[in-house]
Amino acid sequence: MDKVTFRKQQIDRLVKFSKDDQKSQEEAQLTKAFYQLENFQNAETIGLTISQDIEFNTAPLIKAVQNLGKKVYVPRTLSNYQMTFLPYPADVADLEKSSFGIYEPKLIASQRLDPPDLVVVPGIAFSKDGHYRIGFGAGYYDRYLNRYQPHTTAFVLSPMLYDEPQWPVSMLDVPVEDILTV
Ligand SMILES: Nc1nc2c(c(=O)[nH]1)N(C=O)[C@@H](CNc1ccc(C(=O)N[C@@H](CCC(=O)O)C(=O)O)cc1)CN2
Ligand SMILES: Nc1ncnc2c1ncn2[C@@H]1O[C@H](COP(=O)(O)OP(=O)(O)OP(=O)(O)O)[C@@H](O)[C@H]1O
Repeated sequence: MDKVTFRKQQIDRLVKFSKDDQKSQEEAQLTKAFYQLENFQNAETIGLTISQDIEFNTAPLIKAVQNLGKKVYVPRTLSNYQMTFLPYPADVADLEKSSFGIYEPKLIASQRLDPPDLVVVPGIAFSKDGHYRIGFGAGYYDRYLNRYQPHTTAFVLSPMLYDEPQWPVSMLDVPVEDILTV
């Protein structure tokens, strides 16, 4: 199946799952597994996303990771499909909504950190074989991971997991180091 068709089908699946009680159960379970990762325990700075409804809900995790004494960084998109990480602000009023509808921190050059020690990579589907991912389709993470090569992990909810990629994989796709699955 081509990427565009697969992406549409997968987003429909995630919209349905976002209304299922099972979603928050899976999130709690994957969060526990995340804390066990060596790459998490060794990381002082962690790159997380500010999630949308159909994604793994990162809101509780952002607070929990901060309470463990680690610094949370979130992405801000730049021109030419580039991306940078900035500290998650103390006051959510300091976040701005991007044209794609995702909240982003303000760009303060002196606060950029590329890359954080561990980057949690978002996505809408992942493969068990090869740890491939497909996202919303702009290639921000593929470009970032090719350039900076941080440790990576992903929270893979049950409707996101496939044994093998059901979409075409390209040479530019960067596999995720550890995938967390239920
Ligand atoms: N919560 C969250 N934050 C994230 C991501 C994510 O997947 N989840 N990203 C993960 O990358 C980055 C933002 N991703 C984006 C992906 C697509 C488009 C976008 O404008 N898409 C166009 C078509 C793409 C194109 O221009 O070719 C569209 O859908 O109209 C914008 C941002 C950074 N922040
Ligand atoms: N490292 C790269 N350098 C240049 N172009 C790239 C790179 N990685 C991806 N691209 C291009 O970006 C576009 C979108 O990539 P892709 O379909 O892999 O996005 P995605 O992984 O689904 O989305 P995202 O990474 O934003 O979540 C493609 O045209 C792809 O060729």
